[in-house]
Amino acid sequence: MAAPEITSSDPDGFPYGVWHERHPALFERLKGAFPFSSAQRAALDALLEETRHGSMEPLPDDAPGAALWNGAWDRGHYGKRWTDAPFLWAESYFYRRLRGAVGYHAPEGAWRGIDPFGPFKDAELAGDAVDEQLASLDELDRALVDEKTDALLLAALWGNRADLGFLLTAEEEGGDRPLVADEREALRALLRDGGGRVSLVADNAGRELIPDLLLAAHLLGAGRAAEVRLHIKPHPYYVSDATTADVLAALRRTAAAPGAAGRAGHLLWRALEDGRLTLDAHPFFCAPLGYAEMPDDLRADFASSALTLMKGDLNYRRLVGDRHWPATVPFAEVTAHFPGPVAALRTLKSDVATGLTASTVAALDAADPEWRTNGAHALIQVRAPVAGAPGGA
Ligand SMILES: O=P(O)(O)OC[C@H]1O[C@](O)(CO)[C@@H](O)[C@@H]1O
Repeated sequence: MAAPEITSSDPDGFPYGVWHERHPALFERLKGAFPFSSAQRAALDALLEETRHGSMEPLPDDAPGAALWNGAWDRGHYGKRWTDAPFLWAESYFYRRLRGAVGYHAPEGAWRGIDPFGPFKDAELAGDAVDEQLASLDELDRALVDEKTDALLLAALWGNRADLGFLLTAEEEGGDRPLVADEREALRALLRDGGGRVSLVADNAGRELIPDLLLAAHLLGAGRAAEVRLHIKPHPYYVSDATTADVLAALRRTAAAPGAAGRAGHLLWRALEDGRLTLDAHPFFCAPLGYAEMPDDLRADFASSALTLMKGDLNYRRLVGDRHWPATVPFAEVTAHFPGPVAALRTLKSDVATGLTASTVAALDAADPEWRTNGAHALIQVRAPVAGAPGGA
């Protein structure tokens, strides 16, 4: 039986802090980053006030996206207090409303399509940390393919710690710890089969996307994937989530780098031109729902991939269901709905945990009471359906 959905109503819980600490901090940063008009600032203030003291108001029926938000994605939460609705639904809707408040979705006007998180993403992409990431690829030039795969999987995994929304109120934890679940061997084995398409469901831009792109270049260059499909967000979302514009900016930055990173950037550039690398920004990537509820066209897309790599915390929550699972519930069980082999690469930044051993949970509880949410821990989990079994080929 499914565990209860996570809401934000517990004042001592992690999600409550997202509404009451992280979002106000975000709005302050937004107002510092843009010379917003009084109307834009008033719309932001009204949204913050609504999330803290009011109830969730629906989009007007003629607003962009209303057909989805008030139709296929509506789960009867309008009219509830924001913190009483499922955390996943409410926070996703919060980002739609935030974009609306600053004019991003206006049918016309000067602010239409301006990414409200652009200044933060630009600053990160321009930073020294990205130079270091790009330069470190030279160290792997002579590594064996499996060693390089391993190193790039870990770089892509720990890159997920660089999440600008999370870092608004949290310190970045230094040092890579042992993974709380490490199914890298199973993942490498799936990649060794090569030949097919790998779907990479990206998460954050900048310091997460750069290692994701280097991984994609390696998979293509080493024949571990015949094609890579990079799934990104159709709109700015959860502060630093990658959009097409972010992919292009990261690709330009990579291609302009010296050494191995520059070569990887050029490989990806050509791969985009000849179709071995494709971009997808399906509307469902900004939906407030789990992947169990994805529409048929996206399901068919994933079903035709040899492997899907799910990056980050939010994709994990959407993959396993944003619920109070016992942390030992099998990962294969909660991802049985997914139409093909799937691997999660995630640093832990929310209450959800699945697929851990009882001894791991006991050790984490004893050593680090905040282990679920502080971003210090990470996992790689894999589900490869057995041919002939439900969900298998
Ligand atoms: O960028 P990620 O790894 O998906 O993390 C998203 C973050 O936002 C949250 O949804 C809370 O806002 C957490 O799940 C997580 O800290």
